[in-house]
Amino acid sequence: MSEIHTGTGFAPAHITGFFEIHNHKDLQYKGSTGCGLVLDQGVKTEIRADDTLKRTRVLLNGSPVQVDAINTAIDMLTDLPVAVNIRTNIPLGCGLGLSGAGALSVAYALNQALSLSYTSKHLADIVHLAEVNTGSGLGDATAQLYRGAVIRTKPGKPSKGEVDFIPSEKFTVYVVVLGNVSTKSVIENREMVDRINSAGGKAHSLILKRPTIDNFMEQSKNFAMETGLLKDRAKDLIEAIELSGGKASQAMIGDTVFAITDKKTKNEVYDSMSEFGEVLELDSGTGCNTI
Ligand SMILES: Nc1ncnc2c1ncn2[C@@H]1O[C@H](COP(=O)(O)OP(=O)(O)O)[C@@H](O)[C@H]1O
Ligand SMILES: CC(C)(COP(=O)(O)O)[C@@H](O)C(=O)O
Repeated sequence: MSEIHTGTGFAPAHITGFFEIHNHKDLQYKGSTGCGLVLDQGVKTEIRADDTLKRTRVLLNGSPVQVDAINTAIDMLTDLPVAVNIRTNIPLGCGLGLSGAGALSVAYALNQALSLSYTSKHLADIVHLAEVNTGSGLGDATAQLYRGAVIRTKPGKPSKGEVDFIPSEKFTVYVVVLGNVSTKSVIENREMVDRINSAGGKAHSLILKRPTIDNFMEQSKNFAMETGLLKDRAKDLIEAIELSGGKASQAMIGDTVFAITDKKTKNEVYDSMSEFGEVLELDSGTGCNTI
């Protein structure tokens, strides 16, 4: 008789502000260094592993999707076909780390469903390998083990890499999505990799000299401009936010703008953003040293 295994998992969204690519022929050492914001919001996932299913299928908010990192992570964890049901209000393919969050939430759910007895870091190691292998991410799974402003100081899968944090209180992150960008198409483009690494290396050393959220926003914006990843409409939106008193940059790698603001200019920043699209109000996540 077949046995049905069910489980649930959650993983947070992650907005990379800037990063540097570290290639390595051994994929466990391949990855990125850089800095990003891990949010309170993310994806909630239910899974059913069941050998009566014909094949693994993944639904995102009720619609079928093909996310290679998710299927690869499943194959690394089980031979059983899996029915995956992901719910989120955060879009896929827009620089908010959804492929990593999707795969990580599935890994947590499978760990529960099949009593695999793995730690979170081990599951994130598997997701990192799946992401690096499929080209949809280089560092999201590492960051997504934590909350708040995470600096990835050493590349590689989570158990090989190292992280540090920008000390900060929890704050609101405003996001407008303008369009999709395929991460794979950018990180497999040689010319882009050179520009990313030159701008990313500079931003990384500057954030370690002054690890503040304001400096993170400044270094992220410099990175977006220097790499040439910033499109015209995103640039216009960032300018509009700055004119309203906020700070903004581009979520990597997506055609998406994220912003922070203080209480005084909140309404003006929100209004200027809503002229460009729906504004998502998200939370920076409580880091290890926040209240
Ligand atoms: N509708 C869709 N929009 C964007 N990506 C999609 C979609 N359906 C499937 N995918 C897959 O999801 C993955 C998205 O990865 P990526 O571009 O890194 O996005 P994110 O920034 O959300 O992590 C890719 O493997 C892509 O092929
Ligand atoms: C920036 C990126 C390489 C991709 O991020 P996303 O487009 O959100 O999948 C990320 O994985 C990182 O290493 O920081």
